[in-house]
Amino acid sequence: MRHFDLVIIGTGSGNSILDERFAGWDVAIVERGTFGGTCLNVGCIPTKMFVHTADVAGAPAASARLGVDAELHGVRWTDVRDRIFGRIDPIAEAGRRYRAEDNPNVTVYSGQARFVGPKTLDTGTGETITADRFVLAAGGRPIIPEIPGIADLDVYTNENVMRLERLPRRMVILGSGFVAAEFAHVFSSFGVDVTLVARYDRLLRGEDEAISVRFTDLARDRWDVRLNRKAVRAERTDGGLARLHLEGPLGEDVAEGDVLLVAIGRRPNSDLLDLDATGVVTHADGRVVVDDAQRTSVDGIYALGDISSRFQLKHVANHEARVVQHNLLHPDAPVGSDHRFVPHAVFTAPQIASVGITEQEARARGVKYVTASQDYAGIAYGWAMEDTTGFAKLLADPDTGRLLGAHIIGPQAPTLIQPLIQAMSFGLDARSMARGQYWIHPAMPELVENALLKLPLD
Ligand SMILES: Cc1cc2nc3c(=O)[nH]c(=O)nc-3n(C[C@H](O)[C@H](O)[C@H](O)COP(=O)(O)OP(=O)(O)OC[C@H]3O[C@@H](n4cnc5c(N)ncnc54)[C@H](O)[C@@H]3O)c2cc1C
Ligand SMILES: NC(=O)c1ccc[n+]([C@@H]2O[C@H](COP(=O)([O-])OP(=O)(O)OC[C@H]3O[C@@H](n4cnc5c(N)ncnc54)[C@H](O)[C@@H]3O)[C@@H](O)[C@H]2O)c1
Repeated sequence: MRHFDLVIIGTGSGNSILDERFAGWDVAIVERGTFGGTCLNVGCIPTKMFVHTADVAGAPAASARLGVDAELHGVRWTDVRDRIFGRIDPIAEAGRRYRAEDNPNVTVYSGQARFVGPKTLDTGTGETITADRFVLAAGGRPIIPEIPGIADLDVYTNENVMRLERLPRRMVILGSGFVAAEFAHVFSSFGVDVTLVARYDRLLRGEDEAISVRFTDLARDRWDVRLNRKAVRAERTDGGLARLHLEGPLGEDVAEGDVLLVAIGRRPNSDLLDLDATGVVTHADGRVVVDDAQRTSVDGIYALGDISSRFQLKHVANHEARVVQHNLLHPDAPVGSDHRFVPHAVFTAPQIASVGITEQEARARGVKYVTASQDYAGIAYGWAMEDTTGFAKLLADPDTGRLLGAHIIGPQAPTLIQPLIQAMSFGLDARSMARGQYWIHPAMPELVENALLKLPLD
């Protein structure tokens, strides 16, 4: 049995650990799918390439209110799709080739790994290996609901919906989180009629309530949004459509489309790894238990990213990979992950970005706070865009003036929020942030400046 210094399972953020400092280590990488993982192949990167294209496709419809009469003549789906994957697929393949052919100290196994004993791994290729250290970076996968009849349908997820042969006329999206909001924007901008099925009374319920309510209102103008619905049965109609039977407070109804996209969350891939065989402990939801240094319950076995994190975000997986990298190289001087101010953005329309606690969390936790909001409509650049729906909302500690949370819905929200993330990360108080620097006039960050100035702080 071949023995390695280090085995990395999964080539998303796990693949970024190896650099020249590991040149003297004998390393194995095991990957069951496409090199590069979720973000590169079926997540962040292609979705945002589609989102930008959707924003462009949606621009003519939005320009009339500015007095510009533009027209969308069509979206060439196969050209869009092939442009996007024509860029991504070679990156994934180059990444694989680099590790397999250009790194003499690295052995790549293309198989689904699982533990068969303490620090003993069946690579899924017919070869079983052992190692002193392991990194579990096997990510997660979409959850498919157990709805009677769903097995009779071609169910789409983020893993295949971006490679459709042609644009459907109608799409049903089950779910109301990040993936649902982003794909609803993409496909509806391309001319697809979207029906969105949500379990509760609001979309994006994890956001600050004011943002979630605003987004739900705007989504209802744009898509056929079915709130408070439970999907109880699925079937394929005689005409070949996917049909979901729904139940809600107002009775039963159905949602039909040429394509059913399921976007109800992701589960960690820990179950594929038979972790019991090596003694690694998981939480009830399947996430691998780690301490702040990303160490699992077994000495020498680390975990990072979606398989262990409560944040399923690429910037978090990358941060944790850097922590694991350091701790592999310096086990006697380990560092911890910093999860204090983890931001996220939803690249839908309008865009949404958030960091820190929401107002409902502040209330639930009994945190003392003051809050202020600023509409885009109240700043000069908002006038230029004729924006009537976007706003920034801040929460701050009345005693220290430090920001507790920031939530933005509107154009460029993921960019506008960055100085607020910086302020929170470095402990800058709201007053100093607002008054201690110039804000370019009349640029969009005036939204942030004005929201800061409105906070009722001494
Ligand atoms: C549609 C979508 C859009 C997203 N957009 C964003 C975004 O805009 N911004 C953001 O921050 N995050 C986004 N995310 C989340 C982000 O993609 C993930 O948080 C991130 O990719 C997790 O990285 P990871 O390294 O933990 O896992 P992954 O990148 O999933 O890598 C895990 C790898 O392990 C492999 N693997 C699994 N099991 C085994 C096994 N038993 N043996 C061998 N190999 C195995 C898998 O094939 C995979 O390649 C998005 C996710 C989705 C689904
Ligand atoms: N821009 C980004 O950073 C980005 C984009 C996409 C995905 N992601 C990451 O990927 C993760 C997964 O995304 P997601 O949208 O699949 O999950 P999610 O957790 O964001 O949302 C899942 C939604 O599905 C609903 N749901 C759960 N079970 C259901 C059921 N049986 N029937 C109907 N609805 C149900 C939930 O109420 C929730 O609204 C996200 O949490 C996020 O961390 C990030």
